[in-house]
Amino acid sequence: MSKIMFTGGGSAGHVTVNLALIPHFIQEGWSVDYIGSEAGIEKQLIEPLQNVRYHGIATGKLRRYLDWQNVKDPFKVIKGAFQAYRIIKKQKPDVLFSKGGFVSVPVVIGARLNKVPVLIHESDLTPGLANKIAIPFAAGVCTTFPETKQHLPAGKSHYVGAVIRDQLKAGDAARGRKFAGFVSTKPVLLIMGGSLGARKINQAVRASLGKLTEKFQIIHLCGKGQVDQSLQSPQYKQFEYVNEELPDLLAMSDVIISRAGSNSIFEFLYLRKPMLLIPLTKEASRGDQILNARSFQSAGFCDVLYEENMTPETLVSSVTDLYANRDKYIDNMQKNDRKDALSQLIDLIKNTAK
Ligand SMILES: CC(=O)N[C@H]1[C@@H](OP(=O)(O)OP(=O)(O)OC[C@H]2O[C@@H](n3ccc(=O)[nH]c3=O)[C@H](O)[C@@H]2O)O[C@H](CO)[C@@H](O)[C@@H]1O
Repeated sequence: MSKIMFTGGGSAGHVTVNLALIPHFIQEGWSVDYIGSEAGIEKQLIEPLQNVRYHGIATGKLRRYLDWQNVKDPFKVIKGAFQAYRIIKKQKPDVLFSKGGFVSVPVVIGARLNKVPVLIHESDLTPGLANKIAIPFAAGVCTTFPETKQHLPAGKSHYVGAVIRDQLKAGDAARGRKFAGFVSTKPVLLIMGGSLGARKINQAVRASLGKLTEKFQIIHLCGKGQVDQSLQSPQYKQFEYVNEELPDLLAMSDVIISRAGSNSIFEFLYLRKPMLLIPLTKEASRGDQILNARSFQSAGFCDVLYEENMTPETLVSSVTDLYANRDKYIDNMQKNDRKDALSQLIDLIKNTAK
């Protein structure tokens, strides 16, 4: 029996591609293992899956800011590397597929030391820190954006496009409205601050709630611990994170306000949803979301509001314009082919397996 191991985590953006791939490998009779952290979102999303063995390891975070955890983390990373090495040695997979995120670094190195071939996936336009460290140990890197090639070693990059989970293609607007208790006569605005939520966006949305709910019924995916019960109303429904309901909620949405994480924006593109993107700033990240957003803006798929320009007023005026011009964005998105990245990616993984 062929064996595949997956890794990736820290935020859902480093897990959802794996979620799209796993059912296909199970269906084809592969044995599936996953190495993630002991308490991260990947554990929550992967451990309940049938026919997947989840292995939790110690992890540290590669932070860009000063934090006392930075002193403790190198020890956790070393512990995690030993754990990953031992799990891989025992399970002997034919291939490791890594979606990145800090948990993946010791797993990729552990695979290489055990002579297991590694294929990496990079969702963003430029490689993240974890993938940058991992790339020398990998046989190949699959990319979502064609532009990523110029940031990768020659001969290692494979442009496959965005991977969209099958469930997202099967959303039903009427089911979404029933779940949210919304009417079909007023437009729906969905707000997603990435998989972890975005405090700044949450604040601006809540400060302009009166204006926004005059025009829209709102679904706000606001992140763990960030629901404000005092504001919950028939026009404003908040959720920390939604899983199986997301396809229906997206299907009923007319326009979207979102961070510019790669997986999310390609999902909205696939579903032809006009989007106002508020990328994570350069201060809070390496600036990858700014590049993602600019690439989408130049293709005419979105409007961009930079966080430094975001006020309750600019938020309302930008989303009002977005809604008024929605047909223009939908037209541009219609011209974009829905490339079948999933089957190409599955073939690449099989070819990488020894
Ligand atoms: C803060 C941070 O480090 N963000 C990064 C992280 O974002 P983040 O984890 O937010 O990643 P993405 O926006 O790429 O993907 C989020 C995924 O979570 C799903 N989802 C989200 C909310 C919800 O309620 N339910 C749900 O299923 C979305 O459909 C999507 O598939 O990884 C992305 C991909 O490498 C990067 O571009 C981001 O810069």
